[in-house]
Amino acid sequence: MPEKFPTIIINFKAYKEGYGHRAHSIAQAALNVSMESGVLIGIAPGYMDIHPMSNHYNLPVYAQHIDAINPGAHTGHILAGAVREAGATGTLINHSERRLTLADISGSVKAAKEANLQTIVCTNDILTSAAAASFSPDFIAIEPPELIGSGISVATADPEIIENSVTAVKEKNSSIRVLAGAGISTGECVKRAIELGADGVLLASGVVKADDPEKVLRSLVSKI
Ligand SMILES: O=C(CO)COP(=O)(O)O
Repeated sequence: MPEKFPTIIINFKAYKEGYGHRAHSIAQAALNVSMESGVLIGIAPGYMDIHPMSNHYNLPVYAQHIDAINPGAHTGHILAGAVREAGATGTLINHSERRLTLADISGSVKAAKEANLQTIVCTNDILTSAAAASFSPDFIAIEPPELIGSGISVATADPEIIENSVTAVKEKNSSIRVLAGAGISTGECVKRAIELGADGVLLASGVVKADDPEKVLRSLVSKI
């Protein structure tokens, strides 16, 4: 695939529709739509699916979290190098549903970079977006928590948070890509987010819980 960084990333979260056979059909749908549209689509499945997904589908695969640890005596932790070895391209860090301290965000970004993983630091407001830019991740994903899973699009309900996050981030480091997320489910939402300055979108329920994920994915890429 020509591009390195996806425009659309689907977070499978821990939805019952997001693992096993169903995860495979979402990944296949993402691959179909990505190939026909030329829009690079990434997926963030559960840990157990990172290896099979990266083996079977020519898509960038992201972990939903990693821990800020080095290899050694840690039990029940997620090691960046192991995630990379399993085939992941990158990782989310500090998702609203997996919040970290500032020190842990810093440590996780460092661990991910050392393991050659792309970094997507999630933020909940403009100030946090500006602060996260100091870590120079590949992406910052702005997602207002109150709109996550609501079905109400951030691009229409809170356009300022996208615009102002983009400004705050790019002022610090213009090479960081900004994703917008929360309630995104149509091509119109994606178009609006991009018009507001975002480089792409991060979404979950709109695709993962859809009766027909491929139809939703086709809509998402339709206005790019
Ligand atoms: O948290 C999100 C993606 O990481 C957004 O979730 P929804 O797309 O379900 O609102």
